[in-house]
Amino acid sequence: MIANVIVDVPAKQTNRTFDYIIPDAMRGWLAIGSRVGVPFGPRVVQGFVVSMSERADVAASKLKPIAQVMDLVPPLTPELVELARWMSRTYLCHEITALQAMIPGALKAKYERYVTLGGAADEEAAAQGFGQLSFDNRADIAAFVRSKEHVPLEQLLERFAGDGALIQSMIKSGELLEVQTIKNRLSAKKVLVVYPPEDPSVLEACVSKLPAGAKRQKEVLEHLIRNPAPVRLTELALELNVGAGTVKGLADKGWIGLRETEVFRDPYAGREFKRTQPLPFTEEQAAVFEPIQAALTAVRHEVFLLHGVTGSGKTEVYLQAIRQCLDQGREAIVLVPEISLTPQMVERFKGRFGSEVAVLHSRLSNGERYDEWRKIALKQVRVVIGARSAIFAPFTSLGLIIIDEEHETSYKQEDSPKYHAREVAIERAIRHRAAVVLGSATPSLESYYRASERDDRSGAAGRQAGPGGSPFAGVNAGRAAAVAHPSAYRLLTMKERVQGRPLPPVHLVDMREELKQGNRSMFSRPLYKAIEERLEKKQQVVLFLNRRGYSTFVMCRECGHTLGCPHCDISLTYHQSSQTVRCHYCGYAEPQARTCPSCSSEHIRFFGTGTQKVEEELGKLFPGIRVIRMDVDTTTEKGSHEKLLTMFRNREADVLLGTQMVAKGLDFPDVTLVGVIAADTVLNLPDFRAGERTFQLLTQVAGRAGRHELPGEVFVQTYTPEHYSIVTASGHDYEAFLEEELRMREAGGYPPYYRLILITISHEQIPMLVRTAESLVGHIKELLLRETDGSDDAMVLGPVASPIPRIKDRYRFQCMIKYRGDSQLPSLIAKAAEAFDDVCRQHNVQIGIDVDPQLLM
Ligand SMILES: Nc1ncnc2c1ncn2[C@@H]1O[C@H](COP(=O)(O)OP(=O)(O)OP(=O)(O)O)[C@@H](O)[C@H]1O
Ligand SMILES: [Zn+2]
Ligand SMILES: [Zn+2]
Repeated sequence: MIANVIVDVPAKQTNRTFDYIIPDAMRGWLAIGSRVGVPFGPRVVQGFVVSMSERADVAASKLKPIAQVMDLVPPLTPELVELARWMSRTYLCHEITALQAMIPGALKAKYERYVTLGGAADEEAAAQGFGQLSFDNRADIAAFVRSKEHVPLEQLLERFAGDGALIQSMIKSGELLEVQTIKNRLSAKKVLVVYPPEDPSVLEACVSKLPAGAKRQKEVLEHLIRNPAPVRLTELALELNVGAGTVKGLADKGWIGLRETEVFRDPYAGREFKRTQPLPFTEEQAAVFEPIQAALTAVRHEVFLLHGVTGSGKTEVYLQAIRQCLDQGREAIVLVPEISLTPQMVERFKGRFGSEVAVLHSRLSNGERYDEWRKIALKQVRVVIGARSAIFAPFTSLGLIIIDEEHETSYKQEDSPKYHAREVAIERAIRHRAAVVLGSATPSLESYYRASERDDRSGAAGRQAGPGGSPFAGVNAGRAAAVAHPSAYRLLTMKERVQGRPLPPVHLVDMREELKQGNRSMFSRPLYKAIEERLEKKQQVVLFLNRRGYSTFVMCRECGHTLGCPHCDISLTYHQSSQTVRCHYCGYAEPQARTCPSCSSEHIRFFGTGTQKVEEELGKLFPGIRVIRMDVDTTTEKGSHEKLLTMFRNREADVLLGTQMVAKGLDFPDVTLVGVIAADTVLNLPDFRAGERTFQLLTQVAGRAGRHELPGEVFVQTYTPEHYSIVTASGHDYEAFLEEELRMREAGGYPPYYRLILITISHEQIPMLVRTAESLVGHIKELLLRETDGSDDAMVLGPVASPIPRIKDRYRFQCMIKYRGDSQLPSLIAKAAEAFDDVCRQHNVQIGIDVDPQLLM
């Protein structure tokens, strides 16, 4: 048998399988999805077995055997291997890149180089034996390596520091051999566990055999007779105050077992989760649950879009759907945006399903994440809740995938593989005949559109988009729907909050008016009064500041000079805690200057309304106010996020002030006021989704108020109170927003009417960049012309400078392709780009392709 292996060398030439012989010893347990080490040129590299075949494409004599198998249980399933192939086609990435994205970081290969004695060493030693004077450490090095059998290269270089050149020449001459192997970055944590015999009474006989002086050992045995459960050696030693040697002595006699045993690093160890029971559904919950249940029962693939206002009880629907799925003996994945994956969220799932739940998110240590993942692989859990990459949980009988806050941009990965978790979820669900529930109070336009297509077809009240002044004249709504995906979603709606609690009234405050009235503070008078009132009543306030696009840049008041990153065309951001200015794109940092580097004036200040500044102003306006600030600066430390939220819940603060982090999913009973400091910051970004993002954020953040007995109220400060995103968000009117936004999208030729591909080209020098960009785009245009006969089904825009024209010392150009109908287009574009592979390699040009981009930077 031959194993077909994808090797860990991400390059175009290696983006295919290579054949290897399966050694006899591996036959039977090597499987599709196994991670292996294989000889590749002079090295051993990691790879994944993606298929097996009877015979190879090349002559058997040329084949090499697999060198090592990395895991007892293959980390990937055949389904995931197939999914990787789909990802590589869909997102135009190397298959190995997709495979690597599916396994935890701890399993990423760590290559270790060893040195052993080579065949030439003996001759050399013999030659030296003939009294030849040796002026170097050659003999010592050989002896050292011989004594160790094999030595990590670093260790050898450390031991014989200064002999690097000599060691190199010994490798060249064959005296030493360099060998490469693969190790995991991290391994399972093992501890020594004491195993008393199955029948502990046999230990009584042992006690009598002990010499009279062995008091300690006697104590241990007697303890084990009374407590016959396996116990960690360290725990036992601590409890009885004996040395580990005492216990080991008993194991040496063969009376008790002492074995290395794997343990799981459990981030939630020792935490009690209060068990919760299913709540009786509200009418709306019952209505949306019914079709989900039906699909589960029938083991039928179907995608549901659950559009439920904030506080309508979507989570309870998820929980009961999961219960149903588990009762059928199947497994469930719940995706939640990283920042909403709060302890509160985890608690709701652990509370219902206890130890059946594994949690995966980036705040776990590498080891913890690996162990949570192993629980899934070893089938010790059946529910996983996690951020984007949890979609790759190696379950084998998936019944249900839930994506909460499905509109969130964080579901799209910005690095290769540039996948969207929602699409990957649907792809997996099709293979498992599983149900998918996409939940949101503000569904993405793409999803909502896909759900309404189904309405149109079934004759229900469908929305009709007018042709308007579209540049694609003659494209009517029906025609535009040609972007249609093969399967439409089923729309489920919940319009009411649980227990008839009202959605909070939203007051728009026109900040231009405030300025006219002489108020130059960042707090309008109505918001000021509302905060004052809450402080008096001892209720809590959430203040939201959208940081994106509102950077705290540093500017000189004398000459207008702004501090920019020396490597990127973007202004540096001021960080108070470390007194530094930093670049958010490349990580560059420098101490905050006291004088202007351009004119030496001392009037250099940071600008913009950062959270730190809001905090300061709150302190000035309301002396004694207790503020918890939650932003990237205050949540870097592990567990800090959780700590801050717990403090707020325990009423140790009056105000929770923060960025996006406070907008999502939080549920605090005493919050009766939500204030949005500036609603329009996102609106000014050069992004066609600016309106959608604004609507989503305002709706989410408003949804934090009045979720329990106390009624809530929301104040939104804005400079553009007439903008449709802000108006419709204040009226909690998703449909009205949708209608307006769809009109804009159709007019602009944007999703959901057209799909996008963003090509970014970068180089250190502008002339080379322009040349390559223009010839690449010219090539693409030609190709498209040939393929589409010049219809308006595809358009190529650009090349133009990217919104951020330089990052990490590389200049950037972009080209946008808008298309509809033809799903073959991405591969066509990939082919066009491939023609530039040689140019790219020779001149160090980079071409990045993003299918369905979420960010246009
Ligand atoms: N059937 C029910 N009976 C009583 N209370 C319920 C019921 N369903 C949900 N709740 C409660 O209503 C509150 C809001 O529910 P939940 O958090 O699930 O809403 P949601 O739609 O997920 O909200 P959001 O999108 O704002 O996060 C919670 O405190 C929840 O415990
Ligand atoms: Zn930078
Ligand atoms: Zn200056």
